[in-house]
Amino acid sequence: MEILRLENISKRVAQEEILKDINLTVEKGDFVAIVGASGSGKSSLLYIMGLLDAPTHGYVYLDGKRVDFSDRSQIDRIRNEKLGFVFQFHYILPEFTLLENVMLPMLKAGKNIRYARERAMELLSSLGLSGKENRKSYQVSGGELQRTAIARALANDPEILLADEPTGNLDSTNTKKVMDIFMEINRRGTTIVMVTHERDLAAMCKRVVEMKDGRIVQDIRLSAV
Ligand SMILES: Nc1ncnc2c1ncn2[C@@H]1O[C@H](COP(=O)(O)OP(=O)(O)OP(=O)(O)O)[C@@H](O)[C@H]1O
Repeated sequence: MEILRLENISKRVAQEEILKDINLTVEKGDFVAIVGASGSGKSSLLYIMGLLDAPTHGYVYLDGKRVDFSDRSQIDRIRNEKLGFVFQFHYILPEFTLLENVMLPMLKAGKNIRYARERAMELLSSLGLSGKENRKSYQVSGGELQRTAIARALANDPEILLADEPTGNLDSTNTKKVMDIFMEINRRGTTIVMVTHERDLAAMCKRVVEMKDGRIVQDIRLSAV
């Protein structure tokens, strides 16, 4: 079943067409890797999928409904309710504890503080961070921070998790941990789209979409949704 669809998407930045007539349908439950050379448009495409940027032409459909990029409040609502993001750099706020960082998106979505605290504790525990909830970012490792960022991305139980080089800053042990977590999240039903330049990580996904010069040049399914 379709969850996200890009129709004739192009993106022009400063006279340059960085995405060219992209058509892509992501199925519910899929785990898609977006690969390609540096500058091929992977991040730009992910940002449009995550409604962080608007296309110059074309349409994005989420759950079959066309997204109206001119409606900021609709965009914010969809992003907060349906989408979760993990970036190469964790963006964990240094003035808050790990627990508070994970609680924030829930409070923003109007959840009460008690619920938010309990769910944040559970998420952090499921990602192996029990006992570190009250630490701040400078008191934990890079791998722990990235797992905190994953907990935060999952806080509002997103339908789709979008990740841009989520292991780009991690050593091989932490990269494996993050991939194991992603595969488990995907097994439980969350759709994942992940930009990576590492072929061995792409090979662990269900589908590999390759970009070149702003176009999709290959789309290979490795295993069923
Ligand atoms: N805001 C912008 N202004 C000008 N050019 C941009 C902007 N954003 C992206 N580009 C250009 O668009 C192209 C695609 O960039 P993008 O970041 O999507 O590539 P990428 O495949 O994710 O690369 P990398 O693997 O290096 O992160 C590049 O040539 C980049 O320089």
